[in-house]
Amino acid sequence: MATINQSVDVETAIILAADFGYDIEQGITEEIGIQMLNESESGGEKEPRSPVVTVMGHVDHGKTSILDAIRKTDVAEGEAGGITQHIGAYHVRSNYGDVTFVDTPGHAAFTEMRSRGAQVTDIVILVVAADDGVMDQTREAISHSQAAGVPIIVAVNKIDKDNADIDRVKRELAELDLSPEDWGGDTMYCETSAKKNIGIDELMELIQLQAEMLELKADRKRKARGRVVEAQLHKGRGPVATVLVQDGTLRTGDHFVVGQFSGKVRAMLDFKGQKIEEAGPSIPVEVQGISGVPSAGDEFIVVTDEKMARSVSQKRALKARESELGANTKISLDKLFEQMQEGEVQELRVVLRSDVQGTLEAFAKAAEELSTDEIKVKVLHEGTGTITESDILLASASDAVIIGFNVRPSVKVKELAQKESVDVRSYDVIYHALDDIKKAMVGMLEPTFKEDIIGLAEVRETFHVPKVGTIAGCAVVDGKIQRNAGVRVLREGVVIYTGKIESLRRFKDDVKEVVSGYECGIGVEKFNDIKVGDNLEAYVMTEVEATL
Ligand SMILES: Nc1nc2c(ncn2[C@@H]2O[C@H](COP(=O)(O)OP(=O)(O)OP(=O)(O)O)[C@@H](O)[C@H]2O)c(=O)[nH]1
Repeated sequence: MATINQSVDVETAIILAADFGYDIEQGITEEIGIQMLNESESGGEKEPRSPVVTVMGHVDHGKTSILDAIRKTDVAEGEAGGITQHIGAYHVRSNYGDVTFVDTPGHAAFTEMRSRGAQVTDIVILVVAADDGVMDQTREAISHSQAAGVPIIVAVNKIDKDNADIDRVKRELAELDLSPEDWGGDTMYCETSAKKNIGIDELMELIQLQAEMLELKADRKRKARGRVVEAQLHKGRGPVATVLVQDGTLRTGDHFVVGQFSGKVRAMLDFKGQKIEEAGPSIPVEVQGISGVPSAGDEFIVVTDEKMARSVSQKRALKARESELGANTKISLDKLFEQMQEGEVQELRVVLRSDVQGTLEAFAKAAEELSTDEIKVKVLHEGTGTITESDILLASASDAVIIGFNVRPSVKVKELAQKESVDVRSYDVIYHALDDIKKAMVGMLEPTFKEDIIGLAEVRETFHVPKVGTIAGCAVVDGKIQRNAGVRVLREGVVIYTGKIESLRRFKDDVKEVVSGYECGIGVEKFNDIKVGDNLEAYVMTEVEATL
Protein backbone atom coordinates (compact mmCIF):
# COMPACT_ATOMS: atom_id res chain seq x y z
CA MET A 1 0.00 0.00 0.00
CA ALA A 2 1.14 3.50 -0.72
CA THR A 3 -0.73 6.77 -0.39
CA ILE A 4 -0.81 9.27 -3.22
CA ASN A 5 2.05 11.25 -1.68
CA GLN A 6 4.36 8.29 -1.21
CA SER A 7 6.82 7.29 -3.86
CA VAL A 8 7.24 3.68 -4.92
CA ASP A 9 10.41 1.98 -6.11
CA VAL A 10 11.16 1.71 -9.80
CA GLU A 11 10.22 -2.00 -10.10
CA THR A 12 6.80 -1.42 -8.56
CA ALA A 13 6.28 1.62 -10.75
CA ILE A 14 7.11 -0.37 -13.88
CA ILE A 15 4.59 -3.09 -13.01
CA LEU A 16 1.90 -0.58 -12.10
CA ALA A 17 2.45 1.57 -15.17
CA ALA A 18 2.34 -1.48 -17.44
CA ASP A 19 -1.20 -2.19 -16.18
CA PHE A 20 -2.20 1.20 -17.50
CA GLY A 21 -0.35 0.74 -20.77
CA TYR A 22 2.66 2.97 -20.04
CA ASP A 23 6.38 2.35 -20.12
CA ILE A 24 8.60 3.81 -17.44
CA GLU A 25 12.01 5.10 -18.34
CA GLN A 26 14.35 4.90 -15.46
CA GLY A 27 16.96 7.35 -16.69
CA ILE A 28 14.70 10.32 -16.26
CA THR A 29 14.45 9.70 -12.56
CA GLU A 30 18.20 9.96 -12.33
CA GLU A 31 18.36 13.28 -14.18
CA ILE A 32 15.69 14.52 -11.85
CA GLY A 33 17.62 12.92 -9.02
CA ILE A 34 20.58 15.17 -9.74
CA GLN A 35 18.35 18.17 -9.79
CA MET A 36 16.72 17.23 -6.53
CA LEU A 37 20.08 16.51 -5.02
CA ASN A 38 21.29 19.94 -5.96
CA GLU A 39 18.18 21.70 -4.81
CA SER A 40 17.61 19.91 -1.55
CA GLU A 41 21.10 19.21 -0.41
CA SER A 42 21.97 22.82 0.29
CA GLY A 43 23.51 22.25 3.69
CA GLY A 44 24.41 25.48 5.32
CA GLU A 45 24.50 29.20 4.98
CA LYS A 46 25.53 30.85 1.76
CA GLU A 47 28.83 32.56 2.26
CA PRO A 48 30.54 35.21 0.13
CA ARG A 49 32.81 33.79 -2.55
CA SER A 50 35.59 35.49 -4.45
CA PRO A 51 34.88 36.96 -7.90
CA VAL A 52 35.81 35.27 -11.16
CA VAL A 53 37.37 37.76 -13.54
CA THR A 54 38.22 37.66 -17.25
CA VAL A 55 40.56 40.20 -18.82
CA MET A 56 39.75 41.31 -22.36
CA GLY A 57 40.95 43.97 -24.76
CA HIS A 58 42.53 44.71 -28.09
CA VAL A 59 45.72 42.95 -29.04
CA ASP A 60 48.84 44.51 -27.44
CA HIS A 61 46.88 46.79 -25.15
CA GLY A 62 48.47 45.04 -22.17
CA LYS A 63 46.27 42.16 -20.97
CA THR A 64 49.17 39.85 -20.22
CA SER A 65 51.20 42.63 -18.60
CA ILE A 66 48.32 43.56 -16.30
CA LEU A 67 47.79 39.94 -15.30
CA ASP A 68 51.51 39.60 -14.59
CA ALA A 69 51.46 42.74 -12.46
CA ILE A 70 48.43 41.44 -10.56
CA ARG A 71 50.15 38.13 -9.86
CA LYS A 72 52.97 40.03 -8.22
CA THR A 73 50.48 41.33 -5.64
CA ASP A 74 49.84 37.76 -4.53
CA VAL A 75 50.60 37.60 -0.82
CA ALA A 76 50.69 33.80 -0.83
CA GLU A 77 53.51 33.87 -3.30
CA GLY A 78 56.30 35.64 -1.47
CA GLU A 79 59.80 34.40 -2.13
CA ALA A 80 59.10 32.13 -5.12
CA GLY A 81 58.84 35.16 -7.39
CA GLY A 82 56.04 34.85 -9.89
CA ILE A 83 53.66 31.98 -10.26
CA THR A 84 54.18 29.38 -12.90
CA GLN A 85 50.74 28.82 -14.19
CA HIS A 86 49.77 25.31 -15.18
CA ILE A 87 46.13 25.70 -16.06
CA GLY A 88 43.84 28.24 -17.75
CA ALA A 89 42.63 29.75 -14.51
CA TYR A 90 44.27 30.84 -11.29
CA HIS A 91 43.56 32.33 -7.94
CA VAL A 92 45.30 35.37 -6.51
CA ARG A 93 45.22 36.27 -2.83
CA SER A 94 45.87 39.97 -2.50
CA ASN A 95 45.65 42.35 0.42
CA TYR A 96 42.36 43.49 -1.02
CA GLY A 97 40.83 40.02 -1.20
CA ASP A 98 40.96 36.94 -3.37
CA VAL A 99 40.29 36.97 -7.10
CA THR A 100 40.09 34.11 -9.60
CA PHE A 101 41.22 34.87 -13.12
CA VAL A 102 40.02 32.82 -16.04
CA ASP A 103 42.72 33.17 -18.61
CA THR A 104 40.96 32.09 -21.78
CA PRO A 105 42.27 33.67 -24.92
CA GLY A 106 39.94 36.50 -25.83
CA HIS A 107 36.26 37.11 -26.08
CA ALA A 108 35.64 34.28 -28.54
CA ALA A 109 36.43 31.68 -25.88
CA PHE A 110 34.34 33.59 -23.37
CA THR A 111 31.36 33.55 -25.69
CA GLU A 112 31.91 29.97 -26.80
CA MET A 113 31.53 28.96 -23.17
CA ARG A 114 28.45 31.10 -22.87
CA SER A 115 26.92 29.50 -25.95
CA ARG A 116 27.14 26.27 -23.97
CA GLY A 117 25.21 27.88 -21.15
CA ALA A 118 28.32 28.43 -19.08
CA GLN A 119 28.63 31.82 -17.58
CA VAL A 120 31.60 31.60 -15.28
CA THR A 121 32.81 35.18 -15.39
CA ASP A 122 31.45 37.63 -12.81
CA ILE A 123 33.43 40.67 -13.91
CA VAL A 124 35.23 41.66 -17.12
CA ILE A 125 38.30 43.87 -17.01
CA LEU A 126 38.54 45.74 -20.26
CA VAL A 127 42.07 46.86 -21.00
CA VAL A 128 42.35 49.86 -23.31
CA ALA A 129 45.72 51.37 -24.14
CA ALA A 130 45.69 55.12 -23.51
CA ASP A 131 47.84 55.81 -26.57
CA ASP A 132 45.74 53.73 -28.92
CA GLY A 133 42.19 54.18 -27.72
CA VAL A 134 39.18 52.05 -28.58
CA MET A 135 39.93 49.54 -31.35
CA ASP A 136 38.01 46.76 -33.13
CA GLN A 137 38.57 44.10 -30.50
CA THR A 138 37.79 46.58 -27.74
CA ARG A 139 34.37 47.06 -29.33
CA GLU A 140 33.90 43.32 -29.74
CA ALA A 141 34.86 42.64 -26.15
CA ILE A 142 32.31 45.24 -25.01
CA SER A 143 29.53 43.71 -27.12
CA HIS A 144 30.33 40.24 -25.85
CA SER A 145 30.40 41.33 -22.20
CA GLN A 146 27.27 43.44 -22.51
CA ALA A 147 25.40 40.63 -24.26
CA ALA A 148 26.37 38.38 -21.35
CA GLY A 149 25.25 41.01 -18.84
CA VAL A 150 28.64 40.99 -17.11
CA PRO A 151 29.78 44.27 -15.53
CA ILE A 152 32.90 45.86 -17.01
CA ILE A 153 35.74 47.57 -15.17
CA VAL A 154 37.86 49.63 -17.54
CA ALA A 155 41.62 49.65 -17.10
CA VAL A 156 43.05 52.53 -19.10
CA ASN A 157 46.56 51.16 -19.49
CA LYS A 158 49.92 52.53 -20.66
CA ILE A 159 49.31 55.89 -18.98
CA ASP A 160 53.10 56.23 -18.68
CA LYS A 161 53.38 56.83 -22.40
CA ASP A 162 53.97 60.36 -23.71
CA ASN A 163 51.11 60.18 -26.14
CA ALA A 164 48.64 58.76 -23.60
CA ASP A 165 45.25 60.45 -23.87
CA ILE A 166 43.02 59.22 -21.07
CA ASP A 167 40.18 61.62 -21.84
CA ARG A 168 39.98 60.38 -25.39
CA VAL A 169 39.59 56.79 -24.17
CA LYS A 170 36.83 57.90 -21.82
CA ARG A 171 35.06 59.81 -24.59
CA GLU A 172 35.22 56.87 -26.96
CA LEU A 173 33.97 54.45 -24.33
CA ALA A 174 31.20 56.79 -23.19
CA GLU A 175 29.81 56.51 -26.70
CA LEU A 176 29.64 52.76 -26.17
CA ASP A 177 27.54 53.01 -22.99
CA LEU A 178 30.52 52.93 -20.66
CA SER A 179 30.46 56.40 -19.12
CA PRO A 180 32.89 56.78 -16.24
CA GLU A 181 31.57 57.50 -12.77
CA ASP A 182 33.25 60.91 -12.67
CA TRP A 183 31.23 61.83 -15.74
CA GLY A 184 27.98 60.75 -14.14
CA GLY A 185 28.03 57.25 -15.60
CA ASP A 186 28.24 54.00 -13.72
CA THR A 187 31.33 52.31 -15.11
CA MET A 188 34.38 51.96 -12.88
CA TYR A 189 37.61 53.17 -14.42
CA CYS A 190 41.13 52.67 -13.30
CA GLU A 191 44.25 54.26 -14.78
CA THR A 192 47.13 51.83 -14.96
CA SER A 193 50.62 51.31 -16.20
CA ALA A 194 51.34 47.62 -16.11
CA LYS A 195 54.91 48.41 -17.02
CA LYS A 196 55.56 50.85 -14.17
CA ASN A 197 53.24 49.05 -11.75
CA ILE A 198 50.90 52.03 -11.35
CA GLY A 199 47.24 51.61 -10.48
CA ILE A 200 47.33 47.83 -10.03
CA ASP A 201 46.37 47.97 -6.34
CA GLU A 202 43.53 50.31 -7.22
CA LEU A 203 42.36 47.87 -9.87
CA MET A 204 42.31 45.05 -7.32
CA GLU A 205 40.34 47.31 -4.99
CA LEU A 206 37.79 48.08 -7.71
CA ILE A 207 37.36 44.37 -8.41
CA GLN A 208 36.49 43.82 -4.75
CA LEU A 209 34.12 46.77 -4.77
CA GLN A 210 32.32 45.47 -7.85
CA ALA A 211 32.25 41.96 -6.34
CA GLU A 212 30.63 43.27 -3.16
CA MET A 213 27.96 44.96 -5.24
CA LEU A 214 27.28 41.69 -7.01
CA GLU A 215 26.86 39.89 -3.65
CA LEU A 216 28.52 36.73 -4.90
CA LYS A 217 27.65 33.84 -2.65
CA ALA A 218 28.09 30.08 -2.48
CA ASP A 219 27.41 27.24 -0.09
CA ARG A 220 30.66 25.43 0.55
CA LYS A 221 29.03 22.61 2.49
CA ARG A 222 27.13 21.08 -0.41
CA LYS A 223 28.38 18.73 -3.10
CA ALA A 224 30.36 20.56 -5.73
CA ARG A 225 29.22 21.84 -9.08
CA GLY A 226 31.27 23.79 -11.52
CA ARG A 227 32.25 24.31 -15.11
CA VAL A 228 35.01 23.03 -17.30
CA VAL A 229 37.31 25.85 -18.38
CA GLU A 230 39.55 23.70 -20.54
CA ALA A 231 40.25 20.02 -21.00
CA GLN A 232 42.79 17.85 -22.73
CA LEU A 233 44.21 14.39 -23.05
CA HIS A 234 47.38 14.33 -20.98
CA LYS A 235 50.01 11.77 -21.93
CA GLY A 236 50.60 10.43 -18.44
CA ARG A 237 47.44 11.44 -16.61
CA GLY A 238 44.80 10.62 -19.22
CA PRO A 239 41.88 13.00 -19.71
CA VAL A 240 42.24 16.03 -17.46
CA ALA A 241 39.98 19.06 -17.09
CA THR A 242 40.40 22.42 -15.46
CA VAL A 243 37.24 22.79 -13.46
CA LEU A 244 36.17 26.00 -11.83
CA VAL A 245 34.17 25.09 -8.74
CA GLN A 246 31.16 27.41 -8.62
CA ASP A 247 29.33 26.04 -5.62
CA GLY A 248 30.06 23.49 -2.91
CA THR A 249 33.36 21.78 -2.20
CA LEU A 250 35.03 19.28 -4.48
CA ARG A 251 37.04 16.50 -2.83
CA THR A 252 39.32 13.72 -3.94
CA GLY A 253 37.25 10.56 -4.28
CA ASP A 254 34.02 12.36 -5.31
CA HIS A 255 31.97 10.74 -8.08
CA PHE A 256 30.92 13.15 -10.78
CA VAL A 257 29.25 13.70 -14.12
CA VAL A 258 30.84 16.09 -16.59
CA GLY A 259 29.17 16.66 -19.97
CA GLN A 260 28.87 13.23 -21.51
CA PHE A 261 31.48 11.68 -19.24
CA SER A 262 31.71 10.55 -15.67
CA GLY A 263 34.39 9.57 -13.21
CA LYS A 264 35.82 9.70 -9.74
CA VAL A 265 38.27 12.42 -8.70
CA ARG A 266 41.52 10.48 -8.63
CA ALA A 267 43.68 13.49 -7.95
CA MET A 268 43.40 17.27 -7.99
CA LEU A 269 46.09 19.80 -8.74
CA ASP A 270 45.87 23.51 -8.10
CA PHE A 271 47.07 26.01 -10.70
CA LYS A 272 50.61 25.79 -9.41
CA GLY A 273 50.60 22.07 -10.13
CA GLN A 274 50.45 21.12 -6.46
CA LYS A 275 48.28 18.30 -5.18
CA ILE A 276 45.27 19.36 -3.15
CA GLU A 277 42.55 17.39 -1.41
CA GLU A 278 39.66 19.82 -1.67
CA ALA A 279 38.58 22.91 -3.56
CA GLY A 280 35.82 25.31 -2.55
CA PRO A 281 33.80 27.89 -4.53
CA SER A 282 35.68 30.02 -7.11
CA ILE A 283 38.70 27.74 -6.95
CA PRO A 284 40.06 26.34 -10.21
CA VAL A 285 41.49 22.82 -10.13
CA GLU A 286 42.80 20.28 -12.55
CA VAL A 287 40.76 17.11 -12.14
CA GLN A 288 42.06 13.67 -13.05
CA GLY A 289 40.00 10.51 -13.37
CA ILE A 290 37.50 11.38 -16.12
CA SER A 291 36.25 8.76 -18.59
CA GLY A 292 36.88 11.04 -21.59
CA VAL A 293 37.84 14.59 -22.57
CA PRO A 294 34.92 16.97 -21.91
CA SER A 295 34.45 20.33 -23.66
CA ALA A 296 35.04 23.80 -22.29
CA GLY A 297 31.79 25.00 -20.78
CA ASP A 298 30.53 21.54 -19.75
CA GLU A 299 28.85 21.36 -16.39
CA PHE A 300 30.60 19.39 -13.68
CA ILE A 301 28.34 17.87 -11.03
CA VAL A 302 29.23 15.70 -8.06
CA VAL A 303 26.75 12.85 -7.54
CA THR A 304 26.24 10.27 -4.83
CA ASP A 305 27.61 7.17 -6.50
CA GLU A 306 29.30 5.68 -9.48
CA LYS A 307 26.21 4.01 -10.91
CA MET A 308 24.32 7.26 -11.07
CA ALA A 309 27.29 9.07 -12.58
CA ARG A 310 27.61 6.50 -15.32
CA SER A 311 23.95 6.27 -16.11
CA VAL A 312 23.48 10.04 -16.39
CA SER A 313 26.55 10.47 -18.57
CA GLN A 314 25.34 7.73 -20.93
CA LYS A 315 21.93 9.37 -21.26
CA ARG A 316 23.60 12.66 -21.98
CA ALA A 317 25.80 11.19 -24.69
CA LEU A 318 22.71 9.77 -26.34
CA LYS A 319 20.88 13.08 -26.07
CA ALA A 320 23.84 14.96 -27.53
CA ARG A 321 23.90 12.65 -30.54
CA GLU A 322 20.17 13.12 -31.05
CA SER A 323 20.37 16.88 -30.93
CA GLU A 324 23.30 16.81 -33.32
CA LEU A 325 21.12 14.98 -35.80
CA GLY A 326 18.10 17.19 -35.66
CA ALA A 327 16.54 19.96 -33.67
CA ASN A 328 17.39 23.43 -34.73
CA THR A 329 16.03 25.51 -31.94
CA LYS A 330 17.83 28.75 -32.64
CA ILE A 331 16.11 31.91 -33.75
CA SER A 332 15.74 32.60 -37.48
CA LEU A 333 13.85 35.25 -39.36
CA ASP A 334 11.75 32.51 -40.98
CA LYS A 335 10.55 31.29 -37.63
CA LEU A 336 10.38 34.61 -35.85
CA PHE A 337 6.63 34.99 -36.06
CA GLU A 338 5.96 31.43 -34.87
CA GLN A 339 8.28 31.91 -31.97
CA MET A 340 6.68 35.27 -31.14
CA GLN A 341 3.26 33.63 -31.13
CA GLU A 342 4.51 31.01 -28.75
CA GLY A 343 5.81 33.75 -26.51
CA GLU A 344 9.40 32.66 -26.98
CA VAL A 345 10.81 35.94 -28.22
CA GLN A 346 10.23 39.51 -27.18
CA GLU A 347 13.46 40.75 -28.55
CA LEU A 348 14.94 40.23 -32.00
CA ARG A 349 18.66 40.48 -31.46
CA VAL A 350 20.89 41.17 -34.43
CA VAL A 351 24.60 41.29 -35.09
CA LEU A 352 25.37 43.70 -37.92
CA ARG A 353 28.19 43.72 -40.42
CA SER A 354 28.72 46.03 -43.35
CA ASP A 355 31.37 47.11 -45.79
CA VAL A 356 30.91 50.74 -44.74
CA GLN A 357 30.22 52.49 -41.44
CA GLY A 358 27.37 54.61 -42.83
CA THR A 359 25.16 51.61 -43.55
CA LEU A 360 25.62 50.34 -40.00
CA GLU A 361 24.44 53.55 -38.40
CA ALA A 362 21.51 53.95 -40.76
CA PHE A 363 20.42 50.35 -40.34
CA ALA A 364 20.85 50.24 -36.57
CA LYS A 365 18.71 53.35 -36.22
CA ALA A 366 16.00 52.18 -38.64
CA ALA A 367 15.94 48.69 -37.13
CA GLU A 368 15.51 49.96 -33.61
CA GLU A 369 12.68 52.17 -34.83
CA LEU A 370 10.91 49.04 -36.10
CA SER A 371 10.40 47.93 -32.52
CA THR A 372 6.79 47.46 -31.52
CA ASP A 373 5.07 46.67 -28.25
CA GLU A 374 5.39 42.96 -28.94
CA ILE A 375 8.94 42.87 -30.08
CA LYS A 376 12.03 44.96 -29.72
CA VAL A 377 14.78 44.95 -32.30
CA LYS A 378 18.14 45.17 -30.59
CA VAL A 379 21.56 45.48 -32.20
CA LEU A 380 24.05 43.50 -30.11
CA HIS A 381 27.13 44.28 -32.08
CA GLU A 382 28.04 46.10 -35.25
CA GLY A 383 31.23 46.39 -37.19
CA THR A 384 32.69 46.97 -40.62
CA GLY A 385 34.35 44.19 -42.56
CA THR A 386 33.53 40.58 -43.05
CA ILE A 387 31.46 38.35 -40.76
CA THR A 388 33.77 36.66 -38.26
CA GLU A 389 33.74 33.49 -36.15
CA SER A 390 33.38 35.65 -33.10
CA ASP A 391 30.18 37.14 -34.61
CA ILE A 392 28.75 33.66 -35.06
CA LEU A 393 29.59 32.69 -31.48
CA LEU A 394 28.07 35.89 -30.15
CA ALA A 395 24.89 35.30 -32.19
CA SER A 396 24.75 31.69 -31.10
CA ALA A 397 25.20 32.46 -27.42
CA SER A 398 22.72 35.33 -27.49
CA ASP A 399 20.20 33.79 -29.87
CA ALA A 400 20.64 36.49 -32.47
CA VAL A 401 20.51 36.62 -36.27
CA ILE A 402 23.34 38.04 -38.33
CA ILE A 403 22.66 40.60 -41.01
CA GLY A 404 25.43 41.54 -43.43
CA PHE A 405 25.52 44.27 -46.04
CA ASN A 406 27.84 43.55 -48.92
CA VAL A 407 29.88 41.19 -46.81
CA ARG A 408 30.14 37.43 -46.86
CA PRO A 409 31.39 34.97 -44.32
CA SER A 410 34.34 32.82 -45.35
CA VAL A 411 33.76 29.09 -45.91
CA LYS A 412 35.04 28.37 -42.40
CA VAL A 413 32.74 30.93 -40.82
CA LYS A 414 29.81 29.63 -42.87
CA GLU A 415 30.45 26.13 -41.59
CA LEU A 416 30.51 27.39 -38.03
CA ALA A 417 27.21 29.20 -38.64
CA GLN A 418 25.69 25.98 -39.88
CA LYS A 419 27.03 24.02 -36.94
CA GLU A 420 25.70 26.59 -34.49
CA SER A 421 22.42 26.99 -36.44
CA VAL A 422 22.87 30.73 -36.75
CA ASP A 423 20.74 32.50 -39.37
CA VAL A 424 23.11 34.59 -41.49
CA ARG A 425 21.46 36.88 -44.04
CA SER A 426 23.17 38.96 -46.65
CA TYR A 427 21.68 42.04 -48.27
CA ASP A 428 22.88 44.71 -50.60
CA VAL A 429 20.50 47.47 -49.58
CA ILE A 430 19.13 48.47 -46.19
CA TYR A 431 15.48 48.56 -47.09
CA HIS A 432 15.49 44.94 -48.26
CA ALA A 433 16.74 43.90 -44.87
CA LEU A 434 14.25 46.13 -43.06
CA ASP A 435 11.47 44.77 -45.24
CA ASP A 436 12.38 41.21 -44.36
CA ILE A 437 12.43 42.00 -40.66
CA LYS A 438 9.07 43.75 -40.89
CA LYS A 439 7.58 40.83 -42.75
CA ALA A 440 9.08 38.35 -40.33
CA MET A 441 7.51 40.24 -37.42
CA VAL A 442 4.03 39.89 -38.87
CA GLY A 443 4.60 36.37 -40.14
CA MET A 444 4.58 37.38 -43.78
CA LEU A 445 8.13 36.63 -44.71
CA GLU A 446 7.65 34.87 -48.00
CA PRO A 447 10.44 35.46 -50.40
CA THR A 448 9.31 34.74 -53.94
CA PHE A 449 12.89 34.43 -55.03
CA LYS A 450 15.57 32.82 -53.04
CA GLU A 451 19.21 33.15 -53.73
CA ASP A 452 21.16 29.90 -53.79
CA ILE A 453 24.88 30.19 -53.61
CA ILE A 454 26.15 27.41 -55.82
CA GLY A 455 29.89 27.71 -55.66
CA LEU A 456 33.04 29.54 -54.79
CA ALA A 457 36.22 30.01 -56.80
CA GLU A 458 39.55 31.47 -55.76
CA VAL A 459 41.41 33.70 -58.19
CA ARG A 460 44.95 32.38 -58.61
CA GLU A 461 46.10 34.34 -61.70
CA THR A 462 44.73 37.01 -63.99
CA PHE A 463 45.16 37.39 -67.74
CA HIS A 464 44.41 40.28 -69.98
CA VAL A 465 42.77 39.23 -73.23
CA PRO A 466 42.52 41.98 -75.84
CA LYS A 467 38.93 42.99 -76.67
CA VAL A 468 37.60 40.64 -73.96
CA GLY A 469 39.08 42.10 -70.83
CA THR A 470 40.45 40.46 -67.69
CA ILE A 471 40.05 36.73 -67.27
CA ALA A 472 40.52 35.22 -63.85
CA GLY A 473 42.40 31.95 -63.65
CA CYS A 474 40.56 30.26 -60.82
CA ALA A 475 40.36 27.13 -58.74
CA VAL A 476 36.82 26.12 -57.82
CA VAL A 477 36.98 25.41 -54.09
CA ASP A 478 33.35 24.79 -53.22
CA GLY A 479 30.26 23.66 -55.16
CA LYS A 480 30.34 24.57 -58.82
CA ILE A 481 30.55 27.58 -61.10
CA GLN A 482 28.03 27.89 -63.96
CA ARG A 483 28.12 30.08 -67.03
CA ASN A 484 25.47 32.83 -66.86
CA ALA A 485 25.14 32.46 -63.09
CA GLY A 486 25.20 35.58 -60.97
CA VAL A 487 28.56 36.33 -59.43
CA ARG A 488 29.94 38.43 -56.65
CA VAL A 489 33.54 39.48 -56.49
CA LEU A 490 34.73 39.29 -52.90
CA ARG A 491 37.89 40.93 -51.68
CA GLU A 492 38.78 40.00 -48.10
CA GLY A 493 35.21 38.93 -47.51
CA VAL A 494 33.71 42.18 -48.78
CA VAL A 495 31.60 42.34 -51.94
CA ILE A 496 33.22 44.76 -54.36
CA TYR A 497 31.20 43.93 -57.46
CA THR A 498 28.03 42.05 -58.36
CA GLY A 499 27.35 40.90 -61.91
CA LYS A 500 27.20 37.89 -64.16
CA ILE A 501 29.60 35.20 -65.28
CA GLU A 502 30.10 36.01 -68.92
CA SER A 503 32.58 33.37 -69.94
CA LEU A 504 33.68 30.09 -68.45
CA ARG A 505 36.47 28.01 -69.92
CA ARG A 506 38.51 24.96 -69.19
CA PHE A 507 41.74 25.17 -71.16
CA LYS A 508 40.58 26.42 -74.55
CA ASP A 509 37.01 25.13 -74.39
CA ASP A 510 33.87 26.95 -73.38
CA VAL A 511 32.08 24.91 -70.74
CA LYS A 512 28.73 25.15 -68.99
CA GLU A 513 29.99 24.38 -65.52
CA VAL A 514 33.10 23.58 -63.54
CA VAL A 515 32.92 21.72 -60.26
CA SER A 516 34.97 21.91 -57.08
CA GLY A 517 38.54 20.69 -57.39
CA TYR A 518 39.03 21.88 -60.98
CA GLU A 519 40.58 24.97 -62.46
CA CYS A 520 39.00 27.29 -64.99
CA GLY A 521 39.07 30.72 -66.54
CA ILE A 522 36.25 33.07 -65.58
CA GLY A 523 35.26 36.33 -67.21
CA VAL A 524 32.96 38.62 -65.26
CA GLU A 525 30.61 40.78 -67.30
CA LYS A 526 31.61 44.46 -67.34
CA PHE A 527 34.28 44.01 -64.70
CA ASN A 528 38.01 43.98 -65.23
CA ASP A 529 39.43 44.87 -61.86
CA ILE A 530 39.88 41.27 -60.68
CA LYS A 531 42.93 40.63 -58.54
CA VAL A 532 44.77 37.52 -57.42
CA GLY A 533 43.34 36.46 -54.05
CA ASP A 534 39.81 37.61 -54.82
CA ASN A 535 36.99 35.11 -54.43
CA LEU A 536 34.17 34.67 -56.91
CA GLU A 537 30.88 33.56 -55.43
CA ALA A 538 28.41 32.16 -57.95
CA TYR A 539 24.68 32.19 -57.24
CA VAL A 540 21.40 31.45 -58.97
CA MET A 541 17.95 32.75 -58.12
CA THR A 542 15.29 30.12 -57.63
CA GLU A 543 11.61 30.68 -57.20
CA VAL A 544 10.29 29.66 -53.81
CA GLU A 545 6.70 28.73 -53.18
CA ALA A 546 4.92 31.22 -50.98
CA THR A 547 4.52 29.88 -47.48
CA LEU A 548 2.14 31.22 -44.92
N1 LIG B 1 54.64 51.77 -21.92
C1 LIG B 1 53.85 50.75 -21.55
N2 LIG B 1 53.91 49.61 -22.23
C2 LIG B 1 53.11 48.59 -21.84
C3 LIG B 1 52.23 48.71 -20.74
N3 LIG B 1 51.57 47.55 -20.61
C4 LIG B 1 52.00 46.74 -21.58
N4 LIG B 1 52.94 47.36 -22.33
C5 LIG B 1 53.66 46.83 -23.50
O1 LIG B 1 52.73 46.60 -24.54
C6 LIG B 1 53.07 45.41 -25.25
C7 LIG B 1 51.89 44.45 -25.26
O2 LIG B 1 51.62 44.02 -23.94
P1 LIG B 1 50.91 42.64 -23.65
O3 LIG B 1 50.69 42.58 -22.19
O4 LIG B 1 51.64 41.52 -24.30
O5 LIG B 1 49.54 42.89 -24.41
P2 LIG B 1 48.34 41.88 -24.63
O6 LIG B 1 47.13 42.70 -24.66
O7 LIG B 1 48.42 40.79 -23.64
O8 LIG B 1 48.66 41.35 -26.05
P3 LIG B 1 48.11 40.02 -26.72
O9 LIG B 1 48.22 38.93 -25.70
O10 LIG B 1 49.04 39.83 -27.88
O11 LIG B 1 46.71 40.33 -27.11
C8 LIG B 1 54.30 44.84 -24.57
O12 LIG B 1 55.44 45.24 -25.30
C9 LIG B 1 54.28 45.48 -23.20
O13 LIG B 1 55.57 45.62 -22.66
C10 LIG B 1 52.24 49.95 -20.01
O14 LIG B 1 51.51 50.14 -19.04
N5 LIG B 1 53.05 50.92 -20.47
